[in-house]
Amino acid sequence: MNSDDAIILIGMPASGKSTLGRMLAARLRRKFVDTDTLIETATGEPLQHTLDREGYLKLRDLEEQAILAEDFHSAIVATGGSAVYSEAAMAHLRQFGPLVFLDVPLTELNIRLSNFGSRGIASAPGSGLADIYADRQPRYLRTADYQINVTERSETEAVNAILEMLGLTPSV
Ligand SMILES: Nc1ncnc2c1ncn2[C@@H]1O[C@H](COP(=O)(O)OP(=O)(O)O)[C@@H](O)[C@H]1O
Ligand SMILES: O=C(O)C1=C[C@@H](OP(=O)(O)O)[C@@H](O)[C@H](O)C1
Ligand SMILES: [Mg+2]
Repeated sequence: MNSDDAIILIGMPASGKSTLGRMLAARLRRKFVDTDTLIETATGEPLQHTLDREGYLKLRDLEEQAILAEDFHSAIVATGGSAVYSEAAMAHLRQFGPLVFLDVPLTELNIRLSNFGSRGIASAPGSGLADIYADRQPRYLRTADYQINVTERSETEAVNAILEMLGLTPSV
């Protein structure tokens, strides 16, 4: 990858896209963009409100529109977990840099998402975390340019591992 390429994180909710994305941006002294924030700026309300009132398909539409409208040049980007449902959004993001899939096993996601029932996830009502994981895992895998499992590591070690995988020096 080129030195000013964007880095785009994709993966399940609670896989660490926002946490590690923010840390990566600080380490690389790059702009950090969370596409969830882009949606909230566009709608003027928390994602959860939009989800409750308009439903998960509307949220996915808004997510696609927010991503397509943005220039991600040289940014570190945390996407929302459902962004992978838009091929157009994924193609748009890829113009700016590689898509990196944070691959976290379902057992760990179950622990991190202990608030799963009350947390807004853009999926059909009634679907459980295992259903969502089964539907999305193949999508993340076929969409990603890079895939990494950093579950066993601390957040700092995870950032180092991502930088190393991308050929960027961890000591930056
Ligand atoms: N190795 C790790 N990498 C990333 N996040 C981790 C790790 N271990 C624990 N966590 C925790 O998991 C959560 C990930 O949440 P978040 O960054 O919001 O994920 P996402 O944006 O993918 O939904 C955070 O609370 C973070 O502190
Ligand atoms: O996976 C999902 O369906 C969603 C994940 C959330 O973002 P994170 O992946 O950052 O948690 C947010 O976009 C929205 O609540 C829907
Ligand atoms: Mg996030």
